[in-house]
Amino acid sequence: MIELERLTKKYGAKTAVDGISATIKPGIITGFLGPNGAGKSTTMRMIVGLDRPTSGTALVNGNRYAATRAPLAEVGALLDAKAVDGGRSARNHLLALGATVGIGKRRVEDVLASVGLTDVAHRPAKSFSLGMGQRLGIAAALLAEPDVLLLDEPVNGLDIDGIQWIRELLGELAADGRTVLLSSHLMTEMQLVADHLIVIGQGRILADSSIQDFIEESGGGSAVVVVSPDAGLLAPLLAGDGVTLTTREPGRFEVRGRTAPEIGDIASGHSLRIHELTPTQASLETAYLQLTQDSVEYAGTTRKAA
Ligand SMILES: Nc1ncnc2c1ncn2[C@@H]1O[C@H](COP(=O)(O)OP(=O)(O)OP(=O)(O)O)[C@@H](O)[C@H]1O
Repeated sequence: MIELERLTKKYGAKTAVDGISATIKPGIITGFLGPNGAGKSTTMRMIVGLDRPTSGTALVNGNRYAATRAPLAEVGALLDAKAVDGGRSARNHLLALGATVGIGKRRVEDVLASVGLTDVAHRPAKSFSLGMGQRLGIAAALLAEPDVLLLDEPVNGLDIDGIQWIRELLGELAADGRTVLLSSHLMTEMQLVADHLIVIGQGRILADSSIQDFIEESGGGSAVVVVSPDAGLLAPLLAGDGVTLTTREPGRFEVRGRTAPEIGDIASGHSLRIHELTPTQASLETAYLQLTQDSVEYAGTTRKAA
Protein backbone atom coordinates (compact mmCIF):
# COMPACT_ATOMS: atom_id res chain seq x y z
CA MET A 1 0.00 0.00 0.00
CA ILE A 2 1.16 3.52 -0.75
CA GLU A 3 -0.25 6.43 1.21
CA LEU A 4 0.22 10.00 0.05
CA GLU A 5 -0.73 12.72 2.49
CA ARG A 6 -0.76 16.30 1.22
CA LEU A 7 2.37 15.51 -0.73
CA THR A 8 3.92 18.66 -2.17
CA LYS A 9 7.03 19.42 -4.19
CA LYS A 10 8.18 22.85 -5.22
CA TYR A 11 11.12 23.57 -7.50
CA GLY A 12 11.75 27.25 -6.92
CA ALA A 13 8.60 29.07 -7.94
CA LYS A 14 7.20 25.98 -9.72
CA THR A 15 4.86 23.75 -7.73
CA ALA A 16 5.31 20.38 -9.42
CA VAL A 17 3.12 18.44 -6.96
CA ASP A 18 0.49 20.36 -5.05
CA GLY A 19 -0.88 18.67 -1.93
CA ILE A 20 -1.73 15.22 -3.28
CA SER A 21 -3.53 12.84 -0.91
CA ALA A 22 -4.36 9.33 -2.11
CA THR A 23 -4.14 5.67 -1.13
CA ILE A 24 -2.84 3.21 -3.69
CA LYS A 25 -4.22 -0.16 -2.71
CA PRO A 26 -2.71 -3.63 -3.01
CA GLY A 27 -4.19 -6.35 -5.24
CA ILE A 28 -5.16 -4.05 -8.08
CA ILE A 29 -3.42 -2.09 -10.83
CA THR A 30 -3.67 1.65 -10.33
CA GLY A 31 -3.08 3.77 -13.39
CA PHE A 32 -1.44 7.13 -12.88
CA LEU A 33 -2.41 9.56 -15.62
CA GLY A 34 -1.87 13.20 -16.38
CA PRO A 35 -0.66 15.50 -19.13
CA ASN A 36 3.06 16.17 -19.68
CA GLY A 37 4.50 18.00 -16.71
CA ALA A 38 1.52 17.15 -14.45
CA GLY A 39 3.80 15.82 -11.70
CA LYS A 40 3.59 12.03 -12.13
CA SER A 41 7.33 11.31 -12.19
CA THR A 42 7.97 13.76 -9.36
CA THR A 43 5.34 11.98 -7.24
CA MET A 44 6.89 8.60 -8.02
CA ARG A 45 10.36 9.87 -7.23
CA MET A 46 9.16 11.15 -3.86
CA ILE A 47 7.61 7.77 -3.07
CA VAL A 48 11.02 6.11 -3.49
CA GLY A 49 12.96 8.89 -1.79
CA LEU A 50 14.73 10.16 -4.92
CA ASP A 51 13.16 13.55 -4.31
CA ARG A 52 12.42 15.04 -0.93
CA PRO A 53 8.90 16.43 -0.47
CA THR A 54 8.68 20.14 0.28
CA SER A 55 5.85 19.15 2.62
CA GLY A 56 3.53 16.22 3.21
CA THR A 57 4.42 12.53 3.30
CA ALA A 58 4.61 9.45 1.10
CA LEU A 59 4.45 6.16 2.99
CA VAL A 60 5.12 2.69 1.60
CA ASN A 61 3.55 -0.04 3.72
CA GLY A 62 3.35 2.47 6.55
CA ASN A 63 6.99 3.59 6.40
CA ARG A 64 8.91 6.31 4.71
CA TYR A 65 10.85 4.54 1.96
CA ALA A 66 14.14 6.15 2.95
CA ALA A 67 13.76 4.53 6.38
CA THR A 68 13.36 0.95 5.10
CA ARG A 69 16.29 -1.43 5.50
CA ALA A 70 16.00 -3.39 2.28
CA PRO A 71 14.45 -0.83 -0.07
CA LEU A 72 14.77 -3.02 -3.17
CA ALA A 73 12.64 -5.67 -1.49
CA GLU A 74 10.05 -3.12 -0.46
CA VAL A 75 9.52 -1.22 -3.72
CA GLY A 76 10.53 -2.16 -7.25
CA ALA A 77 10.70 0.92 -9.40
CA LEU A 78 11.16 1.54 -13.08
CA LEU A 79 11.54 5.29 -13.19
CA ASP A 80 14.31 5.84 -15.69
CA ALA A 81 15.32 2.76 -17.66
CA LYS A 82 18.53 4.51 -18.75
CA ALA A 83 19.73 4.81 -15.16
CA VAL A 84 22.22 1.92 -15.45
CA ASP A 85 25.99 1.78 -15.76
CA GLY A 86 26.09 1.24 -19.52
CA GLY A 87 29.46 -0.50 -19.45
CA ARG A 88 28.15 -3.32 -17.27
CA SER A 89 26.50 -6.38 -18.71
CA ALA A 90 22.81 -6.80 -17.96
CA ARG A 91 23.66 -9.81 -15.80
CA ASN A 92 26.31 -7.96 -13.81
CA HIS A 93 23.99 -5.00 -13.35
CA LEU A 94 21.38 -7.25 -11.77
CA LEU A 95 24.00 -9.16 -9.74
CA ALA A 96 25.33 -5.88 -8.33
CA LEU A 97 21.82 -4.70 -7.44
CA GLY A 98 20.92 -8.08 -5.95
CA ALA A 99 24.04 -8.11 -3.80
CA THR A 100 22.68 -5.13 -1.84
CA VAL A 101 19.81 -7.28 -0.53
CA GLY A 102 21.42 -10.74 -0.51
CA ILE A 103 20.06 -11.90 -3.87
CA GLY A 104 22.31 -14.27 -5.80
CA LYS A 105 22.86 -15.72 -9.24
CA ARG A 106 19.88 -18.04 -9.34
CA ARG A 107 17.25 -15.33 -8.87
CA VAL A 108 19.11 -13.10 -11.34
CA GLU A 109 18.95 -15.86 -13.97
CA ASP A 110 15.24 -16.40 -13.25
CA VAL A 111 14.46 -12.73 -13.70
CA LEU A 112 16.57 -12.49 -16.87
CA ALA A 113 14.59 -15.42 -18.28
CA SER A 114 11.25 -13.93 -17.29
CA VAL A 115 11.99 -10.64 -19.07
CA GLY A 116 13.42 -12.47 -22.09
CA LEU A 117 17.01 -11.22 -21.82
CA THR A 118 18.91 -14.45 -21.11
CA ASP A 119 20.52 -14.60 -24.54
CA VAL A 120 21.86 -11.05 -24.38
CA ALA A 121 22.60 -10.91 -20.65
CA HIS A 122 26.36 -10.88 -21.31
CA ARG A 123 26.13 -7.73 -23.44
CA PRO A 124 26.82 -4.27 -22.02
CA ALA A 125 23.60 -2.39 -21.23
CA LYS A 126 24.68 0.51 -23.44
CA SER A 127 24.37 -1.73 -26.51
CA PHE A 128 20.69 -2.38 -25.73
CA SER A 129 17.80 -1.05 -27.78
CA LEU A 130 15.11 1.04 -26.07
CA GLY A 131 12.89 -1.99 -25.56
CA MET A 132 15.73 -4.18 -24.25
CA GLY A 133 16.67 -1.40 -21.84
CA GLN A 134 13.04 -1.27 -20.66
CA ARG A 135 13.10 -5.03 -20.08
CA LEU A 136 16.29 -4.67 -18.03
CA GLY A 137 14.68 -1.88 -15.99
CA ILE A 138 11.66 -4.10 -15.37
CA ALA A 139 13.98 -6.98 -14.38
CA ALA A 140 15.64 -4.71 -11.82
CA ALA A 141 12.24 -3.66 -10.43
CA LEU A 142 11.13 -7.30 -10.07
CA LEU A 143 14.44 -8.64 -8.78
CA ALA A 144 13.73 -8.68 -5.04
CA GLU A 145 10.05 -9.62 -5.49
CA PRO A 146 8.84 -6.40 -3.88
CA ASP A 147 5.33 -5.85 -2.52
CA VAL A 148 5.04 -2.52 -4.27
CA LEU A 149 5.83 -1.75 -7.91
CA LEU A 150 6.13 1.70 -9.44
CA LEU A 151 6.40 1.63 -13.19
CA ASP A 152 6.77 4.87 -15.12
CA GLU A 153 5.86 4.26 -18.78
CA PRO A 154 6.86 0.57 -18.72
CA VAL A 155 5.63 -0.17 -22.24
CA ASN A 156 7.72 2.63 -23.73
CA GLY A 157 9.71 1.07 -26.58
CA LEU A 158 8.38 -2.45 -26.11
CA ASP A 159 7.34 -4.41 -29.17
CA ILE A 160 3.90 -5.99 -29.37
CA ASP A 161 5.21 -9.18 -27.78
CA GLY A 162 6.66 -7.17 -24.94
CA ILE A 163 3.45 -5.22 -24.46
CA GLN A 164 1.41 -8.41 -24.19
CA TRP A 165 3.97 -9.86 -21.83
CA ILE A 166 3.85 -6.84 -19.52
CA ARG A 167 0.03 -6.86 -19.54
CA GLU A 168 0.06 -10.42 -18.25
CA LEU A 169 2.85 -9.74 -15.82
CA LEU A 170 1.05 -6.77 -14.27
CA GLY A 171 -2.11 -8.85 -13.91
CA GLU A 172 -0.18 -11.61 -12.15
CA LEU A 173 1.55 -9.15 -9.82
CA ALA A 174 -1.76 -7.61 -8.78
CA ALA A 175 -3.38 -11.04 -8.40
CA ASP A 176 -0.50 -11.90 -6.05
CA GLY A 177 -1.67 -9.07 -3.82
CA ARG A 178 1.03 -6.58 -4.77
CA THR A 179 0.51 -2.85 -5.10
CA VAL A 180 1.04 -1.73 -8.69
CA LEU A 181 1.22 1.93 -9.69
CA LEU A 182 1.61 2.41 -13.41
CA SER A 183 1.97 5.56 -15.45
CA SER A 184 1.41 5.60 -19.18
CA HIS A 185 0.24 8.00 -21.83
CA LEU A 186 -1.18 5.10 -23.82
CA MET A 187 -4.88 5.22 -23.00
CA THR A 188 -5.89 2.04 -24.79
CA GLU A 189 -3.20 0.17 -22.88
CA MET A 190 -4.30 1.73 -19.61
CA GLN A 191 -7.93 0.86 -20.29
CA LEU A 192 -6.89 -2.76 -20.82
CA VAL A 193 -4.81 -3.20 -17.68
CA ALA A 194 -5.82 -0.74 -14.96
CA ASP A 195 -8.55 -1.32 -12.38
CA HIS A 196 -8.34 2.06 -10.75
CA LEU A 197 -7.16 5.48 -11.90
CA ILE A 198 -5.56 8.49 -10.32
CA VAL A 199 -5.48 11.44 -12.69
CA ILE A 200 -3.47 14.54 -11.93
CA GLY A 201 -3.19 17.89 -13.67
CA GLN A 202 -0.79 20.68 -12.72
CA GLY A 203 0.17 18.79 -9.59
CA ARG A 204 -3.36 18.27 -8.27
CA ILE A 205 -5.68 15.28 -8.22
CA LEU A 206 -8.41 15.55 -10.83
CA ALA A 207 -9.87 12.08 -10.34
CA ASP A 208 -9.39 9.06 -8.07
CA SER A 209 -11.85 6.34 -9.03
CA SER A 210 -12.37 2.97 -10.65
CA ILE A 211 -11.83 3.02 -14.39
CA GLN A 212 -15.49 2.12 -14.93
CA ASP A 213 -16.76 5.03 -12.81
CA PHE A 214 -14.26 7.35 -14.43
CA ILE A 215 -15.65 6.65 -17.89
CA GLU A 216 -19.30 6.70 -16.72
CA GLU A 217 -18.88 9.97 -14.81
CA SER A 218 -17.28 11.68 -17.77
CA GLY A 219 -20.77 11.65 -19.29
CA GLY A 220 -19.54 9.24 -21.92
CA GLY A 221 -20.73 5.88 -20.65
CA SER A 222 -22.44 3.54 -23.06
CA ALA A 223 -24.48 4.65 -26.03
CA VAL A 224 -26.10 3.12 -29.09
CA VAL A 225 -25.41 4.49 -32.55
CA VAL A 226 -28.47 4.30 -34.79
CA VAL A 227 -28.40 4.67 -38.56
CA SER A 228 -31.86 4.85 -40.08
CA PRO A 229 -33.43 6.36 -43.21
CA ASP A 230 -36.47 6.92 -40.96
CA ALA A 231 -34.45 8.76 -38.28
CA GLY A 232 -36.82 11.73 -38.29
CA LEU A 233 -39.74 9.46 -37.31
CA LEU A 234 -37.81 7.14 -35.01
CA ALA A 235 -36.03 9.73 -32.83
CA PRO A 236 -39.17 11.19 -31.20
CA LEU A 237 -40.42 7.67 -30.41
CA LEU A 238 -37.24 6.96 -28.42
CA ALA A 239 -37.48 10.09 -26.24
CA GLY A 240 -38.21 9.59 -22.56
CA ASP A 241 -36.94 10.19 -19.05
CA GLY A 242 -33.17 9.80 -18.83
CA VAL A 243 -32.83 9.35 -22.60
CA THR A 244 -30.61 11.68 -24.61
CA LEU A 245 -30.30 11.77 -28.37
CA THR A 246 -27.42 13.36 -30.24
CA THR A 247 -27.54 13.75 -33.99
CA ARG A 248 -24.17 13.28 -35.67
CA GLU A 249 -25.32 13.67 -39.26
CA PRO A 250 -28.62 13.26 -41.10
CA GLY A 251 -29.88 9.73 -40.66
CA ARG A 252 -27.39 8.92 -37.92
CA PHE A 253 -27.75 9.59 -34.20
CA GLU A 254 -26.55 8.43 -30.81
CA VAL A 255 -28.87 7.31 -28.03
CA ARG A 256 -28.02 7.18 -24.33
CA GLY A 257 -30.45 5.68 -21.86
CA ARG A 258 -31.87 2.96 -24.13
CA THR A 259 -30.46 -0.42 -25.07
CA ALA A 260 -30.03 -1.66 -28.63
CA PRO A 261 -32.84 -4.29 -28.27
CA GLU A 262 -35.25 -1.61 -26.94
CA ILE A 263 -34.48 0.63 -29.92
CA GLY A 264 -34.85 -2.28 -32.35
CA ASP A 265 -38.21 -3.28 -30.85
CA ILE A 266 -39.59 0.27 -30.94
CA ALA A 267 -38.50 0.66 -34.57
CA SER A 268 -40.02 -2.64 -35.67
CA GLY A 269 -43.24 -1.90 -33.71
CA HIS A 270 -43.68 1.16 -35.97
CA SER A 271 -42.40 -0.51 -39.14
CA LEU A 272 -39.41 1.85 -39.30
CA ARG A 273 -36.21 0.81 -41.01
CA ILE A 274 -32.88 0.49 -39.20
CA HIS A 275 -29.66 0.08 -41.16
CA GLU A 276 -27.27 0.04 -38.22
CA LEU A 277 -27.61 -0.43 -34.46
CA THR A 278 -24.26 -0.38 -32.67
CA PRO A 279 -23.73 -0.36 -28.91
CA THR A 280 -20.59 1.64 -28.03
CA GLN A 281 -18.63 2.18 -24.85
CA ALA A 282 -16.96 5.56 -24.34
CA SER A 283 -13.22 5.21 -24.35
CA LEU A 284 -10.90 6.12 -21.55
CA GLU A 285 -9.20 8.44 -24.00
CA THR A 286 -12.36 10.51 -24.52
CA ALA A 287 -13.10 10.65 -20.79
CA TYR A 288 -9.50 11.58 -20.02
CA LEU A 289 -9.36 14.33 -22.64
CA GLN A 290 -12.55 15.83 -21.30
CA LEU A 291 -11.27 15.87 -17.74
CA THR A 292 -7.82 17.21 -18.46
CA GLN A 293 -8.51 19.75 -21.20
CA ASP A 294 -8.08 22.66 -18.78
CA SER A 295 -4.91 21.37 -17.17
CA VAL A 296 -2.78 20.78 -20.24
CA GLU A 297 0.30 22.99 -19.92
CA TYR A 298 2.22 21.96 -23.01
CA ALA A 299 -0.24 21.85 -25.89
CA GLY A 300 0.95 21.43 -29.47
CA THR A 301 -0.88 22.76 -32.49
CA THR A 302 -1.57 21.30 -35.87
CA ARG A 303 -2.68 23.12 -38.98
CA LYS A 304 -6.13 21.63 -38.50
CA ALA A 305 -6.39 22.79 -34.86
CA ALA A 306 -5.02 26.23 -35.67
N1 LIG B 1 14.49 18.65 -11.10
C1 LIG B 1 13.58 19.56 -11.48
N2 LIG B 1 13.84 20.87 -11.40
C2 LIG B 1 12.93 21.78 -11.78
N3 LIG B 1 11.68 21.48 -12.23
C3 LIG B 1 11.36 20.19 -12.31
C4 LIG B 1 12.29 19.14 -11.94
N4 LIG B 1 11.68 17.95 -12.13
C5 LIG B 1 10.45 18.23 -12.60
N5 LIG B 1 10.25 19.57 -12.71
C6 LIG B 1 9.02 20.24 -13.16
O1 LIG B 1 7.96 19.73 -12.40
C7 LIG B 1 6.79 19.56 -13.22
C8 LIG B 1 6.33 18.11 -13.13
O2 LIG B 1 7.24 17.29 -13.83
P1 LIG B 1 7.11 15.71 -13.90
O3 LIG B 1 8.31 15.18 -14.61
O4 LIG B 1 6.82 15.17 -12.55
O5 LIG B 1 5.81 15.55 -14.81
P2 LIG B 1 5.21 14.23 -15.47
O6 LIG B 1 3.74 14.24 -15.14
O7 LIG B 1 5.99 13.04 -15.10
O8 LIG B 1 5.39 14.60 -17.00
P3 LIG B 1 5.63 13.63 -18.30
O9 LIG B 1 4.31 13.02 -18.62
O10 LIG B 1 6.03 14.63 -19.33
O11 LIG B 1 6.70 12.66 -17.95
C9 LIG B 1 7.20 20.01 -14.61
O12 LIG B 1 6.80 21.35 -14.78
C10 LIG B 1 8.71 19.90 -14.61
O13 LIG B 1 9.28 20.85 -15.49
